[in-house]
Formats: sequence, C-alpha cells, structure tokens
Amino acid sequence: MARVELRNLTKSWDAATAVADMSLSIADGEFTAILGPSGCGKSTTLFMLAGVYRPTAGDIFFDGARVNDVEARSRNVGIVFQSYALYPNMSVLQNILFPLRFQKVPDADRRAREMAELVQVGELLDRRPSQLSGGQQQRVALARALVKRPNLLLLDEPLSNLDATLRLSMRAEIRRITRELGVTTILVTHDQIEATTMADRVVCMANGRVEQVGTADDLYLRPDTRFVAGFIGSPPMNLIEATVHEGAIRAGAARIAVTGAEGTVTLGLRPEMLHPAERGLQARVAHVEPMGRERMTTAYTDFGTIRFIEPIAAPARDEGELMHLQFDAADTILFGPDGRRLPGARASLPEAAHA
Ligand SMILES: Nc1ncnc2c1ncn2[C@@H]1O[C@H](COP(=O)(O)OP(=O)(O)OP(=O)(O)O)[C@@H](O)[C@H]1O
Repeated sequence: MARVELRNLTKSWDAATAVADMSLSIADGEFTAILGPSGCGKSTTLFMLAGVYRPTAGDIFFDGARVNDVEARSRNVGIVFQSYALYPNMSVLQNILFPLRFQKVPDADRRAREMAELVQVGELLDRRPSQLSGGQQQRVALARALVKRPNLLLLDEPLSNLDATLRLSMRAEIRRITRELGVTTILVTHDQIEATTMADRVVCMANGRVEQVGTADDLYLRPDTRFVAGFIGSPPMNLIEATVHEGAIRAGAARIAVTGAEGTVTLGLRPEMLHPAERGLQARVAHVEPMGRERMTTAYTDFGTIRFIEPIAAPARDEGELMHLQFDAADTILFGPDGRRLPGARASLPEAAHA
C-alpha cells in the first residue's frame, strides 16, 4: 500500500501533449478517480503510473521514493482493464495465480483462494473464463490484480462492459474490496456517476490538465472552473455567456443583476435551482421530458435556451406556454473570462416572488 505523488508530470508526443504539468498527492489507502472526457489524458496518466510510459517531464513517487526509472514489473502495481483479458485456456484459479508464477510465494495457492473468496468467485475456481458471466470475469480480473498485494491498484474503465444493474452492484463491490484491503486505488473513468460514487476524491481533467481535485460535493456545489461546472451534473448546468455592464447583464427586455463581477462572465444556473414563479425571467416552454420522479423542461429565454427541473407532480406544462423563472442569488455561480469561478460573485433577479 502506498502514498502516491505526481509532481509536474508531463507526457508529450511530437504532435500532442497528453498530460501537462499534473501535480497530485494521494494518501495511503485512498480511492481516487480520474474523471474527464475522451482524450483528456486519463489513460496516459495511468500508463505513466504503471510504468508503461515514461514521463516527458516531472516525477512519480511511491511512498516518497521516485519510481520514474523503475520498470513496470518492479513497481508492484495491479491493473484491471475494461476488457478483462483473462487467459481463456486457464481455470479461474490459474488465472488468479498467474501473477505469482515467477515469485517464490510459499503460500501462493492459499493466497489465491483467499482472494477468490474476497471477490466471491470461490465456487468457480475450476471454470474457464468463457463459462463465467461478465461480472464474474471482472471479479476474477480484480482478484488477479490484487493477489500480488500491490502498492497501487489501477482500474481503467473497469465497469463499462457490464450492464446497468451489474455496474451498480460492482461499484459497491469494488469499493468494499478495496476498503477491506486498504489498497490505494486509482480509477480512470469518463462516467461521473462512477467517479463520484466510488471515489473519496475525484480529479477532474480536461485537455491534459487538472481542472479540480475534490469530493463529489466540491465538484458539484463549488466547481472551480466553467469546465467542471458543465461536465458534472446531469442534466448539465445552464451556462449563460454575457457581459456585466453597470451591475447587470441584459438581453432583450430581460435583466439580471450581478454583484462582484464586471465585463465578460458566464453565469451558471443548475436546472434544479430554477423555480417557476409569478414574475422573474420570462421563458417560453419548448419541450417537456419526463425523467422518473422529475420532469425536465427546456425553455427559451432572452438569454438563450434554459433547462429546469420540477417534481413530476407539478402541474403539466404545454409547449409554447409563457412562464417565469426565479432563482436564489445564493445558488448562482459566475465564471470569469479565463473560465475560473469568481468566488464572491452573485446574480439575482429583481423580484424574487415565488409562485
Ligand atoms: N501513443 C500516442 N502517441 C501520440 N498521441 C497519443 C498517444 N497516446 C495518446 N495520445 C494522445 O494523447 C491524448 C490523451 O490520450 P489518453 O488516451 O490519455 O486520453 P483518455 O482521457 O484516456 O481518453 P479515452 O477516455 O478516450 O481513453 C489524446 O489526444 C491522444 O490522441
């Protein structure tokens, strides 16, 4: 089990920089998710940690020792990939034992069986991978990655081949197993639900850079950047581009007062923080989508298209209906022209009379 530190880590190829100046400290036993869209540098970071790629610049430390020059097989890192990559001609037990084959581990067999019990495939030891379900194969892959008692467990989109129900239970299972073992774990995923439900802390990346490191609540309620605000949350935050002039942004007849910002801003309003009201921001209903307990409405305003959420029990809305929206100033978030949040800035509508 190890503390992991990345210091100014960079990986470039001729054409592109995949990871730029990434610094991050991960505590012993912590579960961290690296979250971001396709191509943001998640896998490249993982491969540098595993020792597959050499960093172009910067350093990687395990328990304070620099490992840049340590070969992949000497780093004692366990990896689980999206494709389980089990050996088809070996039994479950042989698959789990495989990483120990060149190590003189006297109790290898017992250890493999214990690990199989932990991931709950103890009944399946004689089967071949083809005789297992996707979820069972993933458990075997996990046992194989953990049998060496790795310093670090790396999970690369491990659940994306599983159906929705299985994904839900495997999320909890992986969390239980890594917690029981106390193994430092880094999960790479583009799935925000996976990241925020499984990890102690989430590292949100875009274009090879760390946008924010924080808990699920930090990213959702206090996004540092416009990118994080738009990436986390479903449906996404409404982001209104505007210019603050004389304490307000204006479009057509509409006016939103702004304090703590001047010039170009982006105003962020979460769909669940907008409420229908007697007066406020005028909106014309474009369409309405039921989403289980809630209903999402898309509406046109002078500031552009806005989405808001209401309980399914609220009165039905018709397409073309004219209505008004309100929000609380405390719920608003503003970003400056560099995309960073302006912590003290707030937006408000003149009449906050709720319907
Ligand atoms: N071997 C390589 N040579 C050149 N460019 C590469 C190489 N590997 C990755 N890249 C580039 O580096 C960037 C980051 O890639 P990376 O695979 O780390 O992204 P990712 O976040 O893991 O994406 P995905 O979720 O699609 O796997 C991409 O622009 C990619 O094209």
